[in-house]
Amino acid sequence: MRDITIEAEPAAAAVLAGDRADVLRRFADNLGRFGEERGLIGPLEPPRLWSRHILNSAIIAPLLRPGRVGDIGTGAGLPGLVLAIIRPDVDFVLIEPMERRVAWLEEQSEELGLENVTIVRSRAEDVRLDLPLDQVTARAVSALRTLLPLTAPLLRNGGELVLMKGASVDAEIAAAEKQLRKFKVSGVRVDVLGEGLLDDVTRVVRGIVRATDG
Ligand SMILES: C[S@@+](CC[C@H](N)C(=O)[O-])C[C@H]1O[C@@H](n2cnc3c(N)ncnc32)[C@H](O)[C@@H]1O
Repeated sequence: MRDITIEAEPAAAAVLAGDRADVLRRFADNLGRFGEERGLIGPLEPPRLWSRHILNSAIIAPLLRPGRVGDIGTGAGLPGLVLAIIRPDVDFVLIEPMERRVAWLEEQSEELGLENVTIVRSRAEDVRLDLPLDQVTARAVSALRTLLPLTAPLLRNGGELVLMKGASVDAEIAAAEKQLRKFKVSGVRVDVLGEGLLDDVTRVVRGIVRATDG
């Protein structure tokens, strides 16, 4: 078996994960060791696993409130499993269509003893949830204008979008003007998180979704 070099844990991990740092470390180690052979991450990712993926996901944890949070297209567990580890006070619904990714999420959730995670194998546009969500997260799933139809309908009236985006976030918002109106997203803003703590900041589009008659 080829040697895999996993990035050393940055000091910010303990700051962001607090008393859940041990569990987060176990997840990072599992993803670094098995992620490539399981087809979850590329070969370039283990040496930048913490800074580019784990902490980039963990930094949004303070934006979540106790309640039901859905993560769309969780893939290897980003950000959904990372957030579920750090925020045991929040219930997470991870929605992911690919069988092998779902198998990974189920295994990890079991191995790490997470009791606040439900995994649903589905595309977001086909999913039927018992209850609407209070907040929805997504990372690297699609451009905002195509992501809104996958995320906004899953929220309760007054629920919040918390969508992780790259440096082109302003252009994505401009291109999504029609969809933002259609799905009644108000108070759209971009939070830039991690300055002074992480090597790379994380940008998050936030907005509240109001039903027509709400
Ligand atoms: C590029 S990966 C990103 C995975 C993870 N969020 C991350 O940041 O590493 C995109 C993920 O979205 C999932 N996906 C694609 N279309 C989807 C849809 N319509 N509904 C839910 N998930 C979807 C894919 O199966 C894949 O796991």
